[in-house]
Amino acid sequence: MNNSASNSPLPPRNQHFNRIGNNRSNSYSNFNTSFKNNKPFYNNNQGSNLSNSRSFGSNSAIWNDNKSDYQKKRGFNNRVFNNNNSNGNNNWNDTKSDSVFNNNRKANYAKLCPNGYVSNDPNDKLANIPFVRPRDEALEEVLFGHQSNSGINFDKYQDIPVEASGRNIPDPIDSFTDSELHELMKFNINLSGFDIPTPVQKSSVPIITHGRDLMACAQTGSGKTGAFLFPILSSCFKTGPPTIPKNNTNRYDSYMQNCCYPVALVLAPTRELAIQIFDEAKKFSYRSWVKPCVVYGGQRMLDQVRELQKGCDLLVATPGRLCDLIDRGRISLCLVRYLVLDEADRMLDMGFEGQIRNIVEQNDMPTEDRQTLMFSATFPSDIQILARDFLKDYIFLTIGRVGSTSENITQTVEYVEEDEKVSLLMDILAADESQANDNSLRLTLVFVETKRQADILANILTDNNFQTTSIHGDRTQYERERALDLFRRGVTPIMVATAVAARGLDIPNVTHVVNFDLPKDIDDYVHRIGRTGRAGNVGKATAFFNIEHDKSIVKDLIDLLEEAKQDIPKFLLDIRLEMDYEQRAKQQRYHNRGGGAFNPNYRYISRLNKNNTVDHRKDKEVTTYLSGKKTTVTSSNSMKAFNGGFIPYTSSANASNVENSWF
Ligand SMILES: Nc1ncnc2c1ncn2[C@@H]1O[C@H](COP(=O)(O)OP(=O)(O)OP(=O)(O)O)[C@@H](O)[C@H]1O
Repeated sequence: MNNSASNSPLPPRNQHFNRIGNNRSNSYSNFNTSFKNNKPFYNNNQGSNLSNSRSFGSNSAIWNDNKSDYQKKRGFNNRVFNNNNSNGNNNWNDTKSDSVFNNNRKANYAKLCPNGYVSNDPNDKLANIPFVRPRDEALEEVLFGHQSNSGINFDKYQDIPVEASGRNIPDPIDSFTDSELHELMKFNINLSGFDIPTPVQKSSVPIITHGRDLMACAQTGSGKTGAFLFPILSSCFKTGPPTIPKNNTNRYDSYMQNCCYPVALVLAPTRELAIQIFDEAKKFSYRSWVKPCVVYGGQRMLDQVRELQKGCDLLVATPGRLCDLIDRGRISLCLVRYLVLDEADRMLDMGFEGQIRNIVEQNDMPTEDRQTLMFSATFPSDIQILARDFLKDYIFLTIGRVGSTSENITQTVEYVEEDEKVSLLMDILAADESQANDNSLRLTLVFVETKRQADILANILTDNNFQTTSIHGDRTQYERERALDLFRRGVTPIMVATAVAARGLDIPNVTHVVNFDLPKDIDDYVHRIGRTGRAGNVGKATAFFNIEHDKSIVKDLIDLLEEAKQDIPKFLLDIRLEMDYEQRAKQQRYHNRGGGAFNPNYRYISRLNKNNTVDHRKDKEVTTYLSGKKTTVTSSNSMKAFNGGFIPYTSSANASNVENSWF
């Protein structure tokens, strides 16, 4: 259990001191006052290697020439490439030393192989398939050599109820091998070590393959990136490269063009998330004609333009930089067949909506021949309504309740006074350290509300011998990427972050997320703790609760803990009781004065279902899949499950986020 069982709603002031008995808590006591005096802390001297295989943007990949078990595992033993295909225009000898992603220009122009290639390797089933290129063992090592396997709780995902609403919903797939995915896509998925699709992948692959628009909501860490990349890339592999408009018909010379014409556009709210999606796209487009690119703010425009000029078929972008490049005539959206909004609720809230509308509506992006796909773990009702502006005849897919958290994450809430937070944090970090009895990497992510706090807290922790770095919107892009890299590699196993690291980041071995400051919005909490407990791995989340700052989140937090079958501390329940009592008293006073029965916490939005989602059933049909069993309900029956009218307004697009400046 998490906290005191005392009768008072609040625990005694000094309850958390000395319980773990660490002796490092010396320099924290003037944490609050140190805000004024401390300089920002940049932890720059702790090893460096930004140009590793997760290199950001266009840098060259590291080539690892060591022959490893990897080659044997992946079946390189008897591989023979025949250098002459039926066109006679491909010499694959050079692919070993070149890479699609290195700085060798020649290799960067997508080498198309319209008839596939001829191989003497009888085991290579992909030879002779149009636009498929030969294997490249060095590149495979870089792209697939270090992937982590899914965790032991991966099977748990299969028990989460799946609900899809819309017209003619395609049946989900059971396995990658039996799906309609292109053979090259299956090959790349296999190289990634993915054996079975996650529920969101099972449903979204056929939906997207059948050309439907999609709004999908699934828990953090449940494989949403693959859920859109697999079917999009697979369809691209099947259709082959598009015809470039105007005079730019020779895409072999695409580097001569001023403008590039992506077929798929993926928009993400943060630079780091864009880079991560780009890395995944590189993996899954291996051996294909599709060349992924990434553009985001904070990096030299010229470098990104040069990279785009080498050809770009799948573009991952943050909205601001994309708008800039469109305005400069460097990117045309006239060929975009797939538009993806990752973290869609964030992309459509007040911070980004204008830019998204500009990109989608004010430019040359097709409307009819475009599929629009939206993914997130959370989707407030008002944003669901807004999202409809961009979708046509779409399917609304939910895996579990919208905005729920994974049961793989053990959540704890600690009551702590503001001036005791640092002490408690250091106790927790010390306890984590002492409990780590093996050599496995264990990373801790600490969320604070402001950029300044992030610097100061990182500084204090470092002074107390905790290897710490920080990431936030005031750091340069180089510093942000460097911090992330140091954290990922465990050089600094603690990272203090603002909301900039809350969404989408997939960092293996994050075992603990601490909400040093709780966010105001429950959806932000869901995304933050979702940095741990990913892909079937277990994780821990600790929240520091303080009645002065966190009252607004109490009810939603209790609901969330209850639903995720977590212990609810008594002090939280007591605070809620007190708040309910106050609320009732207020309403009574209002009533006595002759006012109506309007409850300010309730907002009329639309007809919502039991999942607290908008009614998306255009054709009045809902299909549910529970443990693989399919049930379809017609409107008259399913309506009984819906509650119309007034609904609790639990979450909202949070326009007043302190950390707004990072986008
Ligand atoms: N079918 C699969 N089998 C095993 N692992 C998978 C599978 N699909 C995805 N993964 C892994 O699961 C992890 C989480 O995936 P991903 O980042 O796409 O989650 P997400 O749902 O987008 O999370 P978030 O909501 O935080 O953005 C990644 O490490 C990915 O490699």
